[in-house]
Amino acid sequence: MTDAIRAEALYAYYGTTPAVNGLDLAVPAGSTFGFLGPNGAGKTTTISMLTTLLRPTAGRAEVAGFDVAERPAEVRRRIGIVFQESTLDLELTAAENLRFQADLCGLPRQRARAAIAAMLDLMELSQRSRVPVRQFSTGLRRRLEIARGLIGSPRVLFLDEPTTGLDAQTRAAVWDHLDRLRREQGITLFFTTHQLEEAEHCDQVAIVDRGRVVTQGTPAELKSVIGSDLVVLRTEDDARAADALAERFGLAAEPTPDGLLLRVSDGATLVPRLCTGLGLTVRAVSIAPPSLDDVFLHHTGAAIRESQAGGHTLDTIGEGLR
Ligand SMILES: Nc1ncnc2c1ncn2[C@@H]1O[C@H](COP(=O)(O)OP(=O)(O)OP(=O)(O)O)[C@@H](O)[C@H]1O
Repeated sequence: MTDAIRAEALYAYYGTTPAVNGLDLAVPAGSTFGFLGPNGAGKTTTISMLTTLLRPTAGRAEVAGFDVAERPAEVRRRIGIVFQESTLDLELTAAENLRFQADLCGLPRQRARAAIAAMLDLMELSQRSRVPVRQFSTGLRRRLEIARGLIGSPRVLFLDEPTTGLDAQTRAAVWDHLDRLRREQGITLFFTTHQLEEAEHCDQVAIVDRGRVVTQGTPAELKSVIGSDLVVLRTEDDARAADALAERFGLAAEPTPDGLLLRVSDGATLVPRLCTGLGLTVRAVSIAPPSLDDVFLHHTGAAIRESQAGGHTLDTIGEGLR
């Protein structure tokens, strides 16, 4: 499979500070790719370079087969961008917003008309094409933003936190549309997110920290590297149970409000042994495979939930492309 995006030893400095610090990346064509990282990790700066809004200080990157620094116009012709903040004109109708974008992309009138109709249809907005965007709900606006990012028939769509600020139901609807888009058009979706549930649905995930990719793989691969199940055990006496676990099983237990937390390689095998060999009544037990949150914590030392607010966005860097 060819790569839609490749970056090798990519650097970006703001003054003397590296925001992107030797980043390597390979994004398979046609995949849904999640780019995760704590605040300030360099996600937006990386996307800015990949979308030709910012020139790399060093290293190289290719998008849709073209070098971002040497052939920026070719790259721009093949990408779409959905910014984090809404950039729609609220006074215009849905169709007018798309027509404005089609003009920016330089589409001839007839092709523009066909592209607008197709995108409104794909995002299920055809019925609302003549409605001013001011009357749209947040979820509808997001769908229109995505439709607009698609007007130039991009091969790669960049989405900077596409579902931030949406409720769970709307978020699911936006993802339904994105999945459909990927299925029907074979487009590569590259998005940043703080929502680990969304990253779970990705074909591949890269975790970036301090300007470098610290790990990349399918969600299952990343979790298998952590290699542990989380077992939570509630007994008649958790303090005594913790001692027994250390003495009899050589396991270090961490007290939590829910019981004793154990990280073990194979919870399903261990739990029956614990129930018979602990010498204490087990009141409750649960086994959970590692989550992407655990993976994130393992690689960055921070829980993703701690790193949600603030930060630069593509919007602040991306004035030039609108
Ligand atoms: N325009 C700028 N001028 C100076 N420093 C910047 C600028 N944009 C980003 N930085 C710095 O570069 C580093 C990487 O920032 P970037 O916005 O790329 O991270 P991020 O991973 O997108 O973070 P967030 O999740 O908060 O959006 C941070 O230390 C940030 O403060």
